Amino acid sequence: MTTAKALTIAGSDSGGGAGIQADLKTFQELKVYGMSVITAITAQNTLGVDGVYPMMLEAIEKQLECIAVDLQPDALKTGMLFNSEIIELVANKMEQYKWKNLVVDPVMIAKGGANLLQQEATESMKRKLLPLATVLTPNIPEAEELTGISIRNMEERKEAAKRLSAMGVNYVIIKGGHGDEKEAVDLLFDGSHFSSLVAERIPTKNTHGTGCTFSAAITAALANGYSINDAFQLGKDFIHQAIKNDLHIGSGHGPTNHWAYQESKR
Ligand SMILES: Nc1ncnc2c1ncn2[C@@H]1O[C@H](COP(=O)(O)OP(=O)(O)O)[C@@H](O)[C@H]1O
Ligand SMILES: Cc1ncc(COP(=O)(O)O)c(N)n1
Repeated sequence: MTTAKALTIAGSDSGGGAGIQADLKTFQELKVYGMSVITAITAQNTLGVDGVYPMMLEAIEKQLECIAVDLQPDALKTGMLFNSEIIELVANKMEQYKWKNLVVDPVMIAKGGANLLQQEATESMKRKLLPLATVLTPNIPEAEELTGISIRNMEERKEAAKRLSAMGVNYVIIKGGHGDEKEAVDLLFDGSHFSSLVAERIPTKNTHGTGCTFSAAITAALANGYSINDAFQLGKDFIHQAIKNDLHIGSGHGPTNHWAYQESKR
């Protein structure tokens, strides 16, 4: 039996709901061996981010090298990359190691408002990382920032997806958590066709780490050899169960429930 391996390159969330912690929990639930390269340590909980400590470039490079010489990932994702130096290092290493199946979650601002990507790093993300991405999973504000379009309706969401696709991404998924529709609608663009997945919008404030968890489930699915459509469906089902069965942990924006998807199958 071969075991699929997935890598997350992201920031640590001391509160356990987002970042590296959400990614590894998701990989584990989906029976994928999880590995991590930590780009930054954040001191945060459900109330917000209290400190951001980027790692030295050398430490990030060493983590990547250790994985490359011994543990070839079947798929990988990026989350919080924080600055343009880290983005460029990760992109250069991706090219050097010829890693396939890259999911880029362009994490910019935490739900509580803290900056997880420096403003001037958006250009490096567009220029260096997006051309390497198999899947890009922006939320609506991130899609606006990357394209410069303001997104008020589905037509503008489609236009943003086309522009992101033109930056070299194979599949763009614009997530609808921040949309104003009654349902949570996620839009997939494959370079020529649009499709969407729609789920009931759950009334909850416990959505800390939803984007991380969704993109990690897609990464795990790609590591297991799923098609993009099946990976999209799994990501949507996984996050839906995780939000619906939230754990009521902490007094702010609580985390999702990473074991709910597997429990729903029993
Ligand atoms: N209240 C909700 N009910 C159901 N699904 C949601 C809800 N909020 C977010 N989602 C889903 O969670 C995933 C992450 O969405 P989003 O909140 O847009 O991303 P981010 O966490 O990056 O801001 C998407 O699949 C989205 O549709
Ligand atoms: C280390 C880290 N990475 C990412 C997020 C984004 O979280 P969300 O998915 O709630 O926007 C976060 N709050 N912290």
